[in-house]
Amino acid sequence: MSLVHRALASRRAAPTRVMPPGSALTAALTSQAAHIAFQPPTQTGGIRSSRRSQKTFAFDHCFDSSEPGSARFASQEIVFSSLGKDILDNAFEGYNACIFAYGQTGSGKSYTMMGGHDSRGLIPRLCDTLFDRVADRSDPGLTHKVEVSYMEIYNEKVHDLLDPRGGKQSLKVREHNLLGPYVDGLSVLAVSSGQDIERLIVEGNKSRTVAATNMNSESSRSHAVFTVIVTQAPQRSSD
Ligand SMILES: Nc1ncnc2c1ncn2[C@@H]1O[C@H](COP(=O)(O)OP(=O)(O)OP(=O)(O)O)[C@@H](O)[C@H]1O
Repeated sequence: MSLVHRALASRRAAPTRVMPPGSALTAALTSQAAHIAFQPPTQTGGIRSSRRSQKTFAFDHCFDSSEPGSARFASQEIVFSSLGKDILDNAFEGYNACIFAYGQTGSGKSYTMMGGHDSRGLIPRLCDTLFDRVADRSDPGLTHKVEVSYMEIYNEKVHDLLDPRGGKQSLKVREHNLLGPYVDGLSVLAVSSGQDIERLIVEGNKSRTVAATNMNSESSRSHAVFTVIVTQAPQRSSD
C-alpha cells in the first residue's frame, strides 16, 4: 500500500528523513526500510548509560539523506516522487491534502519543504507539477483556478506573509459556521504558473521571523502555513 493510499485510509502517514552529517544534528543514524536506529554520541560525558543505548523508531517511510552519493541516498527528487505526486492526484480528485513538517530546530524542515540554494524542495516541485497537470488535462469541459496564501504563526499571532501592503499587524482566527476556522483578512492571490508561486514564496520568506539558534544559524522562529487552493469547475458555455 503506498504512503498516500495509506494516508487516505488512515488519514495520516508519517515519513521521516535523516540529514547528512555536518548538518546541525550529527549522530550515528542508520535508516533501513521503515525503521531508524539512533545511536547517541558516546563522548557526551555525564549522560546516564541507559540514555546512551541505541533506540529504534518505526515510521511509514524513511528517507536516508545522510550520505550523498550512496546508493540509498534520498534526494529532494526522491522525497518529492514518494510524497508529492500522489498528493496531487488526490487533490485533483477533490481531497484536501496537507504535508506537515515536524522536528526540532535545524532538523531540515525548511530544507525539505522549501529547499536549499540549488535543491528545490517539496512545495516548489508540487507547484510546478500542479501547473503541468493543469496544462495537460485533456478535459476541455473543465476550468482551473489556482490561488495561494502564506502565513506565519509566531508567539500565538498570525501574520500574513503575502500582504501587499507589507503590514505586520496580526490577523484574527474566526470560526465559520459551515467551513470551520479561517484567518480573517488573509490575502489569497491568484497565480498562473509555478514561477508565480516561487516568486511569492521568496517575497513571503523575506517577511518571516528568522533568528539564529544554537542548532541553526538561520532558524525560522515561527510556524509557516502555505496553502494552495485549486478550484476545478465545469466550463460555462459563455466562457
Ligand atoms: N537533507 C539535507 N541535505 C542537505 N542539507 C540539509 C538537509 N536538511 C537540512 N539541511 C541543512 O541544514 C540546515 C538546517 O536545516 P533547516 O533550516 O531546513 O532546519 P529547520 O528544521 O527548518 O530549522 P528551524 O526549525 O530552526 O527553522 C540548513 O542549512 C539546511 O540547508
